[in-house]
Amino acid sequence: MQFTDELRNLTDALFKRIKRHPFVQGIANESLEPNQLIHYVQQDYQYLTTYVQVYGLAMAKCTNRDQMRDLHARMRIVLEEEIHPHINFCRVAQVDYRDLQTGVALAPTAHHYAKHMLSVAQSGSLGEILATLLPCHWIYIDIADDMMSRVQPNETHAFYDWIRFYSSEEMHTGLATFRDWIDAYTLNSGERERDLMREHFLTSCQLELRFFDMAYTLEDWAVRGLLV
Ligand SMILES: Cc1ncc(C[n+]2csc(CCO)c2C)c(N)n1
Repeated sequence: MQFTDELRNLTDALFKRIKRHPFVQGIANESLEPNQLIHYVQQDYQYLTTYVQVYGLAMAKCTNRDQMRDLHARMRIVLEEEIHPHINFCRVAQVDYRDLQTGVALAPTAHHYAKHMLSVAQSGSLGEILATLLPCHWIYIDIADDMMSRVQPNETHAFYDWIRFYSSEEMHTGLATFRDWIDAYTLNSGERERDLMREHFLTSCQLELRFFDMAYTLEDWAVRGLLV
């Protein structure tokens, strides 16, 4: 069994919980409220900014140019293409995407997730960073594939673009090559590093579930408006 198969088995209960989460179900059955979509996009825009910064910190730990080229292509996808699912949410919520990109404080869960990724990126190995970033790819593809087969949406579905984007060929290839990289990497890492990789992967999976909860419940700090 490859290392990433082991990670997937370890977190199977979380993957199942995420697919049943009301925010995810709300995408499938088109029942999300505008406020929930807006909160998600406001937080996810900042999350993706951190994600690109973490790729940058991983870049500094690459040992050859092929790895750098791979990360460079991944950064481009987040910066230039991952706006499409956000635009889909904004269209349904009837808001301008630009209005959601500034002036919003990170909600507690998005704050936690960003600090988790940055902390691993700053003090962990390349393998630890890759393991921290992997759930983000894997979970969205898993969700979107599940919706594609269960809902079989067409263009009239409110979240057709979102579902199609995350279940696309490009996303699948991106996940497969990311897994291959991690599997090859762990052939040369020790048990201590692999333990840390498991731990970071698990934490990111937990935070993926909480991120949907944050959007669904409009999670915010107890006293609002102090942080921006
Ligand atoms: C909280 C959160 N988790 C995962 C994704 C999805 N995602 C972000 S980067 C990436 C890799 C491909 O660009 C994928 C699939 C998201 N948007 N927000």
